[in-house]
Amino acid sequence: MKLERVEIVHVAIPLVSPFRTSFGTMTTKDTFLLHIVTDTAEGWSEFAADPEPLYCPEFVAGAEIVLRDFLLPRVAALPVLGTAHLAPAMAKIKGHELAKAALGTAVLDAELRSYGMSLATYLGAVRERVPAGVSVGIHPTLGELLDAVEGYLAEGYVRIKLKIEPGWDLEPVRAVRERFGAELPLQVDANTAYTLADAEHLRRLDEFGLLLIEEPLDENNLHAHARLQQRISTPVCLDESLHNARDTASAIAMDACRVVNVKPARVGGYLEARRVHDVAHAHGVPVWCGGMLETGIGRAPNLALAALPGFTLPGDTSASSRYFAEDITEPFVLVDGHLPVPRKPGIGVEPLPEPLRRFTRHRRDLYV
Ligand SMILES: CSCC[C@@H](NC(=O)CCC(=O)O)C(=O)O
Ligand SMILES: [Mg+2]
Repeated sequence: MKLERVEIVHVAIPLVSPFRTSFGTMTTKDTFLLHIVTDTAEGWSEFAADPEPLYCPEFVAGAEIVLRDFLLPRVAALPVLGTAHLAPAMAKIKGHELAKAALGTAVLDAELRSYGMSLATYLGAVRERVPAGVSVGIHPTLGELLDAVEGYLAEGYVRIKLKIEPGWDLEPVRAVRERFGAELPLQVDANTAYTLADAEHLRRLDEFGLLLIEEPLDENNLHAHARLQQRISTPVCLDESLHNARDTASAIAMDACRVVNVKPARVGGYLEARRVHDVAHAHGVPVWCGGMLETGIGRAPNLALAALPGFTLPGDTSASSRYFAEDITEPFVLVDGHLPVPRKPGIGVEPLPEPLRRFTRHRRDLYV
C-alpha cells in the first residue's frame, strides 16, 4: 500500500445522558476520526480520549499535533505501508499510545480491506457474538441509580459496572445487591480515586461478591495495587496502569492485577491488545474489553477483539444506544444481551455520510 492522504474529522456527538465518573462528567463525545486513503483501499479509526487529559495524559488537540508533526512523517516515509511496519516506525516517539492506535488502526483497516479480510478473522476471533456489559455512572441519588440499572437489565445487559468514588461506593453497591440480588454479575471502577490509606474501607466491598475492582489506586502504581490486593479479596483489575504487554506481564508477576481491562487504544492498537490478551491468557488471567464511549467506528473493532478466546468476562462493549441517540455508523443493537462481531472486511463499518456530516465540527488534511 502507498499512503496518499490522511484526513482528520473532528466530531461531537451528544450523549443521551450525562456520564459521571470520579474524574468528571461527560455530556458529549468530542473526538476525531482518522480517514486514510491509500492506493489500494481506505481506512477509518477513532481517537479514544477526550478534549481534556482527565482519564489519561492524551487529549484531542495534543493527539492531532503528535499525529501531524511526529507520527505521520515517519509513517509516510516508510518504503512499504503496512501494519507490521508501523510500530517500529512510531517507536521512537515516546508514549502517545492513543494517537498511535488511531493511526495504526486506520492503516490496519485499509490493509485488511485490500485483502478482503475482517479484523475478527485477522485477530483470531472464535465467536460470532459477544456478551455485553454496561458501565453505569455516578448518579445524584441511589433511586436514580437503581432506576438506571433496572433499565439496563431490562435491555438485556449481562453485567453491571458501577463507577465509584469516595462517598459513593459502599451504599450504591449495597443498594444494587439488595435490589437485584447476589447473583447479578457486578463490578466497580474507581478510576484511580483511592489511596492505600483507603484499604480498610475498600475491604468492606469484599462482602458484596464483586467480579473485580477496577483501577482503585493511582495509575502506574503497580506496587500499591499489589499491596492493596494483599488486603482485599475482591480481584484487582487494572486499566489506566497497563500501556502494553510488558506492563501486563509485570503487573501479573507482582499480583497487582488478577483481571485485565484491555483497551486497544490505551495499549497502542489492536496488535498490542492481542499481545496483552495473549500474556494474560497464558497466565490464566481473564481479560475483558474496556470502552471509551466509542462511536461505531471504534466500537466495531473492539467487538472483533472481544471475540478472542481469553475474553471470558463481559466487556464495556455496549450497544450504540447506551451513549448515542444516533451513531455515525449503523447502530450496534443488543440482542439477547449480545452484540454481533463484525465480519465484513477491515473493521467492518464505515461512517454514514449524513450523520457524519451533521456531527462533524471540522475536517482537514493532516497529510497529502
Ligand atoms: C469517560 S470514562 C472512560 C473510561 C472508562 N470507560 C468506561 O467506564 C466504559 C465506557 C463505555 O461504555 O465505553 C473506564 O475507566 O473504564
Ligand atoms: Mg476503567
